[in-house]
Amino acid sequence: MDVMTAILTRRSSHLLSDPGPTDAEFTYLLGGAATAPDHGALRPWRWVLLRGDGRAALGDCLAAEGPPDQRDRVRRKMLRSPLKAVLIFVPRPDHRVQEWEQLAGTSSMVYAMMMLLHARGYGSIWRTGALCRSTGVRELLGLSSAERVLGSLDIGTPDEKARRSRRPREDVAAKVSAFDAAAVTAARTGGPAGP
Ligand SMILES: Cc1cc2nc3c(=O)[nH]c(=O)nc-3n(C[C@H](O)[C@H](O)[C@H](O)COP(=O)(O)O)c2cc1C
Repeated sequence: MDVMTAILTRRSSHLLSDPGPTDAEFTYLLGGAATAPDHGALRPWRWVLLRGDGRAALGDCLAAEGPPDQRDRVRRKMLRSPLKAVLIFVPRPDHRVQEWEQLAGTSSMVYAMMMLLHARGYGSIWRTGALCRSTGVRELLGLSSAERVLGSLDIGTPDEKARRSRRPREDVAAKVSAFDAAAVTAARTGGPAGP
């Protein structure tokens, strides 16, 4: 599959079942994803992999923090994929590379990971929501005060019947402009550019 085809056929998968990648396979793919652009090569992130009862413990934490009538629904949501990989941002606060750049590098790594999973036939979806705000989840996963949950990558085998169609290429021409130095200079000086 060429890179453009891989990019256009990757879709976030909402219905995911067994099998998912093993921990070793996840780590192998992460070795590739970690080569994504990363200013300062800080790798300011880590992953915690949850399966089975681990996902249920996550659900219990979130259910305890939400409205009582939503508890079962919240618990079920944590079980929607065989592997729930929680992404933790570990910024280096005093580094010359600013935090937003560290976050941008982390996002690049996640997208690379999603593409590598897709190339192996796995589906994934980046989910955020209450997981990112939960103090119970922070305690459960042992986050330090400087760390931040950026959500999870839910990973598994996509349901063939629910497979979403290839994304058409968007018309992004309006998002691109070519800088015209002569025109800008003329506009600023009130006359034609050049000698
Ligand atoms: C930072 C981030 C957070 C996201 N959080 C959620 C989420 O909480 N729930 C969800 O269903 N999808 C979430 N998504 C997935 C997007 O909804 C999805 O990528 C978008 O609908 C486009 O679909 P596609 O990935 O198939 O192109 C998130 C995506 C990103 C990049």
